[in-house]
Amino acid sequence: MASVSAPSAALSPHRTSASAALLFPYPCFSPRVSPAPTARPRRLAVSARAMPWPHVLTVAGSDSGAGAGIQADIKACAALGAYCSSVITAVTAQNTVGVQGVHAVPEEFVGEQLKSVLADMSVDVVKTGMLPSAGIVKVLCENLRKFPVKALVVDPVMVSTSGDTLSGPSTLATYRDELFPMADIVTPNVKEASKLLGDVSLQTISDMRSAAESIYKLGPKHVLVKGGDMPDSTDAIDVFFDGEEFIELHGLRIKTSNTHGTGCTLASCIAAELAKGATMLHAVEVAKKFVESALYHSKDLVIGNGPQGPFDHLFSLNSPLHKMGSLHKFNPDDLFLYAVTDSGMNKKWGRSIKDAVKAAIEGGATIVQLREKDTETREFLEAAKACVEICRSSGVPLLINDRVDVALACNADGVHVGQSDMPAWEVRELLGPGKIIGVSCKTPAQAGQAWKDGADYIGCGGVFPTTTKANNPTLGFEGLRTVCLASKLPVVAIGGINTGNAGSVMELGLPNLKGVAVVSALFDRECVATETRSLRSILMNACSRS
Ligand SMILES: Cc1ncc(COP(=O)(O)OP(=O)(O)O)c(N)n1
Ligand SMILES: Cc1nc(C(=O)O)sc1CCOP(=O)(O)O
Ligand SMILES: [Mg+2]
Repeated sequence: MASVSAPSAALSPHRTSASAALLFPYPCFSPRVSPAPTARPRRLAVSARAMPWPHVLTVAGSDSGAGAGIQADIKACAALGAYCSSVITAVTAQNTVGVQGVHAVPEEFVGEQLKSVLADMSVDVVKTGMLPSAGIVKVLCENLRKFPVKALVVDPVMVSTSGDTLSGPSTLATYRDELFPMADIVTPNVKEASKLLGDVSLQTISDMRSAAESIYKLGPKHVLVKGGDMPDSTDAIDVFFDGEEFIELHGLRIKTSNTHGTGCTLASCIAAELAKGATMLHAVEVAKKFVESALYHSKDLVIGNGPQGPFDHLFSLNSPLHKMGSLHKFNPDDLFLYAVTDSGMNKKWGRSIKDAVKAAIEGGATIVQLREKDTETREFLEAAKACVEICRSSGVPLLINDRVDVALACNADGVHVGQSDMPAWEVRELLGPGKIIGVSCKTPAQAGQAWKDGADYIGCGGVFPTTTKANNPTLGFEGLRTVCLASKLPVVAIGGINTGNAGSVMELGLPNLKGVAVVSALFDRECVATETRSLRSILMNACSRS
């Protein structure tokens, strides 16, 4: 390895001009001349408003093509709001074609880097990637014992996605014997899981479960076996195991060749979320969604001439919605006061859809659905476009009932579908991961399916009898309770809800119940804003009581 050279005099921060000093107000120091990084006072007095910054340390290899390895880890953590320091274990020469060369960093110098960061920089979570020798794994374990962290995420990188070997058999044994027992989660793909278990064949979800259980027995607290390499299906299914329960995590299989670095990214996202304080399952779910979204947004990007390109971790910075300052990510609390329009009622009261939506937002609706059953498509689309503008300028998500085509054409925030509409997984394929999908569910089985299909929330009703929807079975509080208890998704209650009974619905204090969806009690009234305002204050009072 070439040794680290000291900064040149021209660039040295110790010789800055007055204006450069303003840009770099804190003295920097060369790693060669700094004192040994034992506990020492912080460089600056910590102000009363000092903010902790979630910190992930990645211990991994450098990818010259910057799609995977250290480079992917830093970008992933940055995208999720965590600081990412890096200990480099190997320098690889690679690109979109494959790995052309690997140059391992000497063990002692990996140790020196680890000590520098761990002794000084309040690391929350360590994430490991390529560990090219048994010696490096051992040095890492020693340092982790000396400088304990909140969590250890181990991505057992053994073979690159292009098929090149990145760590040999002796490393495998050290992984299993020394590193896994310290890990909070291990995240092998099926090829890695098979290698770890002596080349067992993994062909089915049931094989993945057995593999997760066998790896769990090696000592980590959680295992995620990633099924992205399993034979083609519309889903990318991963199996999560916490020692008690297996959870299948379904994701969208994005059709793209820009998948280089997905494993590193997923593990880094898990680490970033853990550093921010998430539970393990939540961290895994967020990470999976992030990778799915990044692949979706990068599917048509072109860089390099090889078969496997990188993807854009910072896609949200480039999204037109972000540039407009209104990137909508689904927030379940938005379900609090869900206004669902009805063309017949608005016509009866002589108002346009647009005016109805404006009034609902003025009164405090937190999400709006256009449910226009008898409006001609062209008229509906025009109205929907106007409503998108109104909602976006108020930061209120706008969903379209049933009509995926209209939602796409007006760039709405999502779609609500029922059991006889297009299945939610097909809606997800058409809308992509960034849009909100709601599904009407009356049973736990339907709620389970909605979750598998990639929905964001469920609408559950009729809580009370309604005249707005014909032949709608009434579930009552008991039916609502059964679905809420079974649901893995946030729930909004619907059906016959009005200012007289909304409080009693929220006071049930049901898990997952985030709010109420209302049609006639808002829109079959003279003043939509007044009704919405009254309902909002009733809901707020009920929530403060329960
Ligand atoms: C929030 C919410 N929940 C349930 C429904 C009902 O949807 P669906 O069963 O598809 O019936 P229609 O609304 O299409 O008649 C909903 N629209 N919104
Ligand atoms: C559209 C809809 N879906 C329901 C369900 O149970 O899934 S009940 C319903 C109608 C709700 O209208 P109102 O607030 O006027 O009762
Ligand atoms: Mg429908």
